[in-house]
Amino acid sequence: MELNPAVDIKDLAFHFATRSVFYGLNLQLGPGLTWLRGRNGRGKTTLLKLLGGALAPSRGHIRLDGLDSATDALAYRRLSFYCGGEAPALDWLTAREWLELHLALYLDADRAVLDRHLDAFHVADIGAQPVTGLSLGQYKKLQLAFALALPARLLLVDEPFNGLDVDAVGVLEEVLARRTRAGTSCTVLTSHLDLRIAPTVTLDLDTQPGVL
Ligand SMILES: Nc1ncnc2c1ncn2[C@@H]1O[C@H](COP(=O)(O)OP(=O)(O)OP(=O)(O)O)[C@@H](O)[C@H]1O
Repeated sequence: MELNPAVDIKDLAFHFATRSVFYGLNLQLGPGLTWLRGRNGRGKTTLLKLLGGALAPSRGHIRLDGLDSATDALAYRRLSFYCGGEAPALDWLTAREWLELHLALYLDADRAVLDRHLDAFHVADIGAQPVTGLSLGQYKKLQLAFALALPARLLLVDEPFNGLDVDAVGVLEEVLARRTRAGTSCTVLTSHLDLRIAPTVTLDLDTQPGVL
């Protein structure tokens, strides 16, 4: 039997060139849904990116199932996925090419589940459009459809409900609630609005020691 995913953050420091965000942060995250809260600029996105391996700690460690995000970077990143909703870096791709590129990088993504999510989000027909031509909500749906088709042990989703239409919010809530009930993966999401699905844990960066 697989171990439940556990994220262990030990003595984490992180500094941008002009701003220190964390110093001496210690946290453990278990399976289910963690709602990451905090005022603007507290470091929610930065923490998600650190947890996704997109940023490296200045000091300390982040471990997922015992794998270190810095020293076991490739293995760690195979188990985690950061879904940020930012404009895609690869702006010459069509939506279908964007998906194919990601499918080639994450070989264990479930194509049938991906197609189901694309249908449910009503974006199955946008494949020929350049990713730069997608609306904020369409790009977010594309990214979420892919992220939710991964067997990721740690899924990081930044403000997933921003920019989604009412139907899509319902679809996403249902999928997240199912993942939470299954309890086999760890989902961390940020949202400034109250959630309509019950989180397993609420983590407030405004009161968390180690957040500068
Ligand atoms: N590339 C960067 N260089 C310098 N400072 C940065 C950079 N990115 C973010 N910051 C700063 O780090 C701090 C944390 O930013 P972050 O985006 O993680 O906050 P947040 O809690 O997600 O905010 P919001 O709720 O507004 O999305 C902020 O003070 C921000 O200005």
